Amino acid sequence: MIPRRSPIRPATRDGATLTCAGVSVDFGGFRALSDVTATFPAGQVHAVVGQNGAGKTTLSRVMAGLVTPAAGTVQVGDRLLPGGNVSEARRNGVELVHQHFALPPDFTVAECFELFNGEQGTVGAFSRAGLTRRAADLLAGAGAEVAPDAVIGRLPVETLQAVEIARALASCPKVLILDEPTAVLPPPAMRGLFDRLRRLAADGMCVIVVLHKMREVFGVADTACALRAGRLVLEPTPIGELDPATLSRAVVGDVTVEAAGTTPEPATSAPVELEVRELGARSGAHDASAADVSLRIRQGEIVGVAGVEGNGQRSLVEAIVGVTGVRSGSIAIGGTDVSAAPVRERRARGLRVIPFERNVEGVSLSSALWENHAAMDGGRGAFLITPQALKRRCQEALRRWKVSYRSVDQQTGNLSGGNVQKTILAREITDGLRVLVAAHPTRGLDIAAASDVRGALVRAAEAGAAVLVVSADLEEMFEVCHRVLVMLGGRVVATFERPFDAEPVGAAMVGGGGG
Ligand SMILES: Nc1ncnc2c1ncn2[C@@H]1O[C@H](COP(=O)(O)OP(=O)(O)OP(=O)(O)O)[C@@H](O)[C@H]1O
Repeated sequence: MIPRRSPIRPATRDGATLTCAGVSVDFGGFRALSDVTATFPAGQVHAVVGQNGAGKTTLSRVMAGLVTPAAGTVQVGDRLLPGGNVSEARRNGVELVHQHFALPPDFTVAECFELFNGEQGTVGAFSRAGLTRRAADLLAGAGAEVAPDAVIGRLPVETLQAVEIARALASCPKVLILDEPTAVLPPPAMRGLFDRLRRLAADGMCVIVVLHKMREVFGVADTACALRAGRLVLEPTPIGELDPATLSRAVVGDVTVEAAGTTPEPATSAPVELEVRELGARSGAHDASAADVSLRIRQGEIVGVAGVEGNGQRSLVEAIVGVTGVRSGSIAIGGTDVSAAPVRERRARGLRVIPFERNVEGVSLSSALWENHAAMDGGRGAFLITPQALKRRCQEALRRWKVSYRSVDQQTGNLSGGNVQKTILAREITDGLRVLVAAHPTRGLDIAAASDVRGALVRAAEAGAAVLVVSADLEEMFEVCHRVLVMLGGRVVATFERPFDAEPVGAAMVGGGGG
């Protein structure tokens, strides 16, 4: 951490209005965007909403010059951008903060800024002290509390996001596009982000932000527009003319989104399915070591772990899953000590996992959908395991989870972010499930899919599973959990029971006492 400096506002040039006219995008034979026409005026925050796979990321990438449209144009102010030319988009003031952070892990923050923003013709003229000073100013201006010489790969995810935003602001953009920036943020950091976006818009910038949650849209945006299956079904509309129900309908069509419903209390006599005793474990540089963590989850019970990212949640989850060694204490599944058991054995006992980083730990993006499914499913219980049988199983599971895909042979990396998450859920939430460890299970999912997942967690518990949910979304945890533990500095510092109150939970998350 660096000491707090007086924030230096980045010298934003005047913002500019961004206009898309008749934008269509094809991926092979698939039309991801169809004839999208929308105007995003300068000086406002514009929310872009839509279901998983609706085309939000694709539209963001077209606007930033990363995807060449098959038809249509993007205009910034009175300048027409050449399609698919990222340098020209940048030169004309368009910056994109990606859904998945793209900074090189071995670089320092200051080095990343220069890598992405080095001004033309000045190569060789930088001193390291100059770089550091410039980076410190940019970070302070973006409200990011991180040292310029911090190494990217060692930063927690929410700090990474602040660095990405500072990087994007370094070139004084006229248009800032953020693709799902809230997916990784705990509530206090999200409020900070929203304040920052509102200030940038007040300074004249055109801010376009992809969001899923209605309360976020109504918390930050001046206008909202909605995409459905690649078409703009609601043009950017002043937020005062909308309400959450109308906007949700635009997103999902006439489908009703059901609440997960209250999870029934498990019988007090229900056996303990997952028991962690005085656990000590260390996952890596991003996370505090789990220290002396004890928890018991009975069959039919859903327990949440709240906490600011990096406070030992990952160490706890990875120790239960078996990818991080247990240093002290023990872990038992269904009464059997598995502290030293390999991952495979834990899975055979009914342990299923929704990992923290879907693209790294959950799937191989370069593999076919059916291969990722089979890698963990392995044709459980099938009489004859053939590729055809595995593909069929994959097809059935993906259909059940309403994954939007074209063929089980397609590369997983070609799915939208939310659909990748759904493929993991389809593989993990299955019949043999006894203990489910779910890290951010609804991260990046649209409202309908997120509600399906919450419903699936409740149903898994009703069917007798023990469920551990790690989430930054307190409302979501309060909806489905029986108990919520708060982790801070690797320890469980507070436990809360129904009925939940966000204030003491939030206070415990930042070390302000607890229940
Ligand atoms: N490189 C690609 N090759 C093939 N298809 C792609 C590619 N990128 C995106 N698609 C497809 O285009 C559609 C739109 O994807 P996009 O990522 O824009 O959706 P999204 O609205 O951002 O979804 P999410 O909320 O899940 O992030 C999806 O069906 C996706 O599978």
